Amino acid sequence: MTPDPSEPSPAEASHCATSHCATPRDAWDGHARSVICLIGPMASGKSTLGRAVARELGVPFADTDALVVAQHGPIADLFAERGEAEFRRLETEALRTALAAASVHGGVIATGGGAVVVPENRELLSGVFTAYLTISRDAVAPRILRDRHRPLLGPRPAPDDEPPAPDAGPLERWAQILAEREPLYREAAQTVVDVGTGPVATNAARILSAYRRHTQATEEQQK
Ligand SMILES: Nc1ncnc2c1ncn2[C@@H]1O[C@H](COP(=O)(O)OP(=O)(O)OP(=O)(O)O)[C@@H](O)[C@H]1O
Ligand SMILES: O=C(O)C1=C[C@@H](O)[C@@H](O)[C@H](O)C1
Ligand SMILES: [Mg+2]
Repeated sequence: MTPDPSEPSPAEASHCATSHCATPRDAWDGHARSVICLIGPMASGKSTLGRAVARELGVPFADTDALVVAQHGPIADLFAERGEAEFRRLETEALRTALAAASVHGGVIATGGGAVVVPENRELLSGVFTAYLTISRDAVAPRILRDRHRPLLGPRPAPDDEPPAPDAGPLERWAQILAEREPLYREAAQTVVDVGTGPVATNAARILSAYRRHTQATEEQQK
């Protein structure tokens, strides 16, 4: 049967479904763009590995935390002065911007550790290949302990009417937050990649293999 030129081809339709094309027909030039989003707990390596994967694929890299910082200043200041809810709003804006750019040029996007707590972000992520990066508490410990800029891992102020609780410490808080978010990470991801051991290049290669397996499986389904 001759394909109807007014309809997107299977490859085009798939590209547009997975890349958030604002104007699918105009943006399509016959080449599928690689779009990969990385989610996972704080310090799992989303930013570091995202940059390495983007370099390997030859596509742009975007980091939603960095986008927010570039436009609005340090994350710790945003949390302290404008509150977490406002940070989440800015994070969603950054994710939308990054996805829109990636739908045209391809791209790898590192999200912030808490992106999955916002339903709108999960909806956005559902349109692209999303990898959940996992890491054990032992493996993440040195990273968390040497780098103290993450506001959610700082001491929690006790509510006014409660006596101060013993400080759980940043690593315990990291583990508690991960336990709360784990189902959301799993729900939002097409694949889970353990990045707790090995150098950056090895973990970047693991993410790329998972992406290529997924792409191949999708293409097989469309045949
Ligand atoms: N494979 C690796 N081996 C050793 N160190 C790593 C590896 N991947 C990342 N790191 C280091 O771990 C730290 C945290 O990594 P990174 O900032 O990429 O995490 P993240 O998931 O983006 O964190 P956040 O959620 O806070 O943005 C950095 O100091 C980075 O250099
Ligand atoms: O896990 C989180 O909620 C966060 C992770 C970081 O990437 C930043 O987005 C911010 O510190 C919040
Ligand atoms: Mg990061």
